[in-house]
Amino acid sequence: MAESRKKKDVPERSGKSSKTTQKSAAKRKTTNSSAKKSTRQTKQEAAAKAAYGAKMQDEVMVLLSFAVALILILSNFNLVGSVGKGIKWFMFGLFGVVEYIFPVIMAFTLVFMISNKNIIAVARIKTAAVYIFTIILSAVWLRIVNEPKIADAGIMEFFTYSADYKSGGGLFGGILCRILSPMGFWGTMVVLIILAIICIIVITEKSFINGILKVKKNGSRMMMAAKQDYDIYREHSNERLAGRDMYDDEDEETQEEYLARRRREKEAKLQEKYERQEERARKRMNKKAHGVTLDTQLPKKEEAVKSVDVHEIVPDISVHDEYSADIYDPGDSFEYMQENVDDNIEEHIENDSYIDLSDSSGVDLYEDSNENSNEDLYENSYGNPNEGTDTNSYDNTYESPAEDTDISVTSDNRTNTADMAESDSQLEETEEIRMENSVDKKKQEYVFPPVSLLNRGKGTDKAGQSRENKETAMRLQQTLQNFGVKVTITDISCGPAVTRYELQPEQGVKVSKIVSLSDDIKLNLAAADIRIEAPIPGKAAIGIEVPNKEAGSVSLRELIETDAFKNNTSQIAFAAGKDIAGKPIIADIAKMPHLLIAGATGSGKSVCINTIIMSILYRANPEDVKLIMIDPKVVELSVYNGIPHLLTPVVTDPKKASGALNWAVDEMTKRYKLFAKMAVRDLKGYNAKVSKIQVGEGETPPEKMPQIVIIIDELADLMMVAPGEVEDSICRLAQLARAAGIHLIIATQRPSVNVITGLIKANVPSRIAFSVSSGVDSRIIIDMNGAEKLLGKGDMLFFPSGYPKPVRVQGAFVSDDEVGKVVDFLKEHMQQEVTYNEEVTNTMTAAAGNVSGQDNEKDSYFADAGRFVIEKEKGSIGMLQRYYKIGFNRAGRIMDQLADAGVVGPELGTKPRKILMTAEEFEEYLKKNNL
Ligand SMILES: Nc1ncnc2c1ncn2[C@@H]1O[C@H](COP(=O)(O)OP(=O)(O)OP(=O)(O)O)[C@@H](O)[C@H]1O
Repeated sequence: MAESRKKKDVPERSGKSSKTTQKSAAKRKTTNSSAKKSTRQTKQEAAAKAAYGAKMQDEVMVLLSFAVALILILSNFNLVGSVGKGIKWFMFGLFGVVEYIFPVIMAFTLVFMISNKNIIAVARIKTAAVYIFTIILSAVWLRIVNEPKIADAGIMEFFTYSADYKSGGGLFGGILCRILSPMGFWGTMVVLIILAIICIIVITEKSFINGILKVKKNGSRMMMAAKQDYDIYREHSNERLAGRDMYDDEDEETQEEYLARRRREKEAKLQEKYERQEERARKRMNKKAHGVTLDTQLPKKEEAVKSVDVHEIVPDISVHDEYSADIYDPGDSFEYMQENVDDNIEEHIENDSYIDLSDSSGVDLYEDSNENSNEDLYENSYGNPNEGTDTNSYDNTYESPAEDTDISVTSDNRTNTADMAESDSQLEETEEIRMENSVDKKKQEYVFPPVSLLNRGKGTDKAGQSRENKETAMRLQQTLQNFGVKVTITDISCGPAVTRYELQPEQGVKVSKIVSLSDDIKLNLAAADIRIEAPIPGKAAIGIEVPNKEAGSVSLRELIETDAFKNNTSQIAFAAGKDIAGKPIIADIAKMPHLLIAGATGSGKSVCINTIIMSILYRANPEDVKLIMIDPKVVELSVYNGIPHLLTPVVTDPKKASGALNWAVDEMTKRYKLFAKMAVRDLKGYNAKVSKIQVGEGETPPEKMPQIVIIIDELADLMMVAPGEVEDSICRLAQLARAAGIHLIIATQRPSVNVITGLIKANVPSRIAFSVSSGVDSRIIIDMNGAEKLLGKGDMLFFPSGYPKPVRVQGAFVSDDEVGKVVDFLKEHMQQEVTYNEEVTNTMTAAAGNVSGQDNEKDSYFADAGRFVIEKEKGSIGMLQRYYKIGFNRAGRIMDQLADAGVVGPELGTKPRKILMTAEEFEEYLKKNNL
């Protein structure tokens, strides 16, 4: 029993004891943690106390060092009584003449050491270097004056001499000179100077040799480096004063490493800054080169308004204008080939002459000249004359070959499936037709129109304009000053219709403040409208564009006569106009590769299209460039009927127009197939290959393919007639036609979203915005405000793809008269009647029939679509849309026609229609109906 009680007791006791143990453990834990807490607190308090103590100590030390330095300085001037005299005697004895500056040095080093306590090791070394430098100075002085005589004097004599006569180099200088005395005067001097340089290097931590090189390269860099060192130390002292110990977190980093790291960081930042500046400078293409002066700083603030020294830009058209030539791709070597001009074009333009038909056999003359010029061109740009005998100076860098292959072969499977369904025989047929054409058609010699057919621009009164500009600049500055915004006019660029004043606001002025003052500026300048570019891209300035009192215009002739136009190697480059600085802007459609022109009525769209067409007529042979003109307005482009560049007469019927676009899509597909067959990637490659093909006698080589430019003057009209199809065709062309050498130029008056749809916008990257009525319209065209501020009459925002911001350009002007004269000239000089491409005409007629007579006639896809739905056993409109890349309306119509023919059943809601015919029955139906 006793045993069992004992046993019971044991667990009870053990239970109790375990509880007690837990409690005590808990207690101990609490005590421990509270003890820890209190220790932490005590530590923190102690640290705070130590920090406070150190701070106080530092302050006392600073004050003391100043006091000592002050006493030393005053002693030098005998202002501290007998004690001062004693100090002066002693200090001169030690340092000689350097004692005059020694107190300052001493005060400086003491403060320096105190404020750099965290890097005391470095600070000590630097301080020592400063003192050694001081002693070297005394030695140099002693060596120069040699008083007392270094070779004879005893060591203490240096001390007493300097102390008594307040001259010489003192004890330290004397010792140094005595050590070096065996080396003579020059030897001693060299050693002393080298030692001094070493001290400077240690103090500044700058390499002497690199320093010299850098100074040579950029004098300001040394200044920056010194500033940088100063910044580092200042940061250190600031951090220390703020009570932060930077080494807390960087235990492993030594002081030297820390310094080195900070220096590296600073240097990297500096480097970045320089690179940015260089890049900016490069981007601006250095306006100074074209006559801009920046020397317009105002001498005195008060007189600033009265004496603005402004300079007007005088465009120097004799200088080759890299800027405009290079507007899309600054690195493009093609653009810089000034010497490699297409001889043909240059000759015609420069001499106002054209090929003398009387002494040429036409074909030969043309071929020779073309070949030569282009061979040169390629030889110079690629170093391989054999590779480029293509008459199309097509830019070969803007499109990646790999991309193009992808586009044609892989990215559009549907197209290819559909297209590849056409047999190879069809392809051969096409080729045969091409060859036949080439045999039938005798090559016509194209006679370039002379520039004398165009009018010269009216000259502007430059002196009057410059005076006016200066007055406006003063008024502008005064206006801004009245609103408390101080600016400096740094530049004035006088364009044909607009003048841009470049302002540099004072530090602390917000750009938005100037922008918000636009109405006040307008009021004070009595300007119709102003546009503020804030900031000007790549410049530390704000541009205020004010319309000129007399709006000047830019004639097409003056642009055609510029080097920039003549030297451009593209056949489809056009003279867009002049920018705000008066520089000609020459753009290449091939690079765009499609262009959208939009603006309100009367803003200058038609004139712009005319300048594009005229530029092409002045540059390109009809064999190299073909045009399709679509003009639903009827009156704008009809004048061009009869020129040899046209593939088909100017299309005025919107229904036919959609057919013309369909033809272009087919042509594009055919071209891609031919490219694939010839294993080339684009039109340029194809033409190059074709020109190299060697054929036997009697055989005719395949013809080169021309670039095709499709011009639509009023997209809105087309979109009204067949929105789906037109949009489909435009998008297909815009997506894929670049490599095939087909380019679109689309103009529209109504930039509403149902005309310029998102799809069209996405696929036509280059834009020209003429004046529009609202910011909303401007945003539809160029995705930003700005076009609503334009003045009309050819004032445009030119925004080609690849350009970061639109450029304000005054468009070139060509009158209907001039156009008429050029067209008449071309017609007169044609050797035979113009032959239009029948294929285009047929497709257009068919399309017109489809749209108008859709109730009676079957769609051109009817037979294919019937076979396709039977094969797929599914009658779905969506499937037809996708497969043939056609709009919903057209696919719906085809499905209705199939239903009428009994191929498919009636609609079943969202489900596909049932197929009611077999393939054989359908073929029979087609035969019966002659389809
Ligand atoms: N670059 C220019 N320089 C000078 N004047 C111009 C320029 N462009 C257009 N104009 C003037 O503006 C007028 C209207 O131009 P244009 O016919 O091209 O406008 P539009 O935008 O095509 O108008 P719409 O859409 O109504 O046809 C021209 O008759 C001409 O006087």
